[in-house]
Amino acid sequence: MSRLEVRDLTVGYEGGPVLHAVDVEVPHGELLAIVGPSGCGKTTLLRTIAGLLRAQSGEIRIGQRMVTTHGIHLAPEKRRIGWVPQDAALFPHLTVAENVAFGMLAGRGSARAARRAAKSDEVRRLLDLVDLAPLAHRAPGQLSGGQAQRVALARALAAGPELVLLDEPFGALDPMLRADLRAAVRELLRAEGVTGILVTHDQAEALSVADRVAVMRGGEVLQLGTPEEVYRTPATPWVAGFVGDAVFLPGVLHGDEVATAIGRLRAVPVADAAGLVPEDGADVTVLVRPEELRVVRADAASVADATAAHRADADRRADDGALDGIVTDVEYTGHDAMLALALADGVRLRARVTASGVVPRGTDVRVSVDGSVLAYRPEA
Ligand SMILES: Nc1ncnc2c1ncn2[C@@H]1O[C@H](COP(=O)(O)OP(=O)(O)OP(=O)(O)O)[C@@H](O)[C@H]1O
Repeated sequence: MSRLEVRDLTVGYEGGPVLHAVDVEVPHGELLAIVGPSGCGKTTLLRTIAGLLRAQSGEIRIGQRMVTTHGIHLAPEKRRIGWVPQDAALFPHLTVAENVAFGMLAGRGSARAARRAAKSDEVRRLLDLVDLAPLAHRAPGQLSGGQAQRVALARALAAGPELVLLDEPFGALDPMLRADLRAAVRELLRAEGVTGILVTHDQAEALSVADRVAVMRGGEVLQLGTPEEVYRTPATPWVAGFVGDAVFLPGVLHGDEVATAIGRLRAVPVADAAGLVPEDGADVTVLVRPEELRVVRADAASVADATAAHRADADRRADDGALDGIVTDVEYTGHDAMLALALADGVRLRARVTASGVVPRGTDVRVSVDGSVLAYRPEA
């Protein structure tokens, strides 16, 4: 079993600590995606797990083996870790098959040994796995970016690693190829039963491909959870805004409701990192996802008013805080669209609607919030 456990890890360069008491766990066979702004320490964490950097304190355990702890620093080649870098970094003087074979030799090989091993069944199996058997004798210079990344992945898997670290492996690829390759990577890691960590700058990619997502900022892990947890119940407003589109409104908490510029909304208070929950009467920051806003044409609402049943429905919406507004812009993306809205009292919002719910710019609408919202203590 190759579960990864990182405990209380602090790592720095000459300028001082870059990772501060980081905790990360990846269960056996799962893929963890790490996201965070540039410079937050993602690569530093990966390099420390790989043994390329020494930790100042903390522990790293891979499966049953403690590879980093006080006084112990297992050499990178002994950690049974595969590495897939952003630019594939294949050896230009070796063929595709020889590059994969080199990975099998776990860093102890020569070009000559790689040439011999390139003929083995295991190399053939790995090339089949990444769909590149017909290109076995090509030179790296004759491959597309996506093919080179597949070779890098096969090379990383060749040594039978317990853990594969992928550092922005799709960064240089076009969106279609990117989607194909990330699905292939996910499938391959599952098939091989290998635990993985993927660093990516693409939040949507992280949410779609990973079993769990870690959101980092300033050398700390702010939240680690399933994609749904991170998106639906973000630990802080910052996490909410980082992993997806978000509307933030100031409000005041009153019991299980919050008073905001768009009316009183049902609210769930969220504890901050110190465990403090906003108290009754406290100022809060309310999170609304754009898809939680319900937008109805104002003329549809008045047609609805014509029947008693619909009038009751309209009254209920008014109780939920439905407000008058106007659509000021429409960003159409095919399967859905983002509407920019200006409410009568000057508040501006963005609402995501399905393709069938798109209304043209200039349309008068009624806006309400579906369900309850999260209420956070305002961030400093
Ligand atoms: N070799 C180094 N010496 C000194 N400081 C470094 C070194 N490498 C990285 N840093 C600093 O450590 C911090 C974290 O860098 P790191 O590369 O881990 O961030 P990252 O999250 O991977 O960034 P990016 O998304 O831009 O790749 C940054 O402030 C960076 O300037």
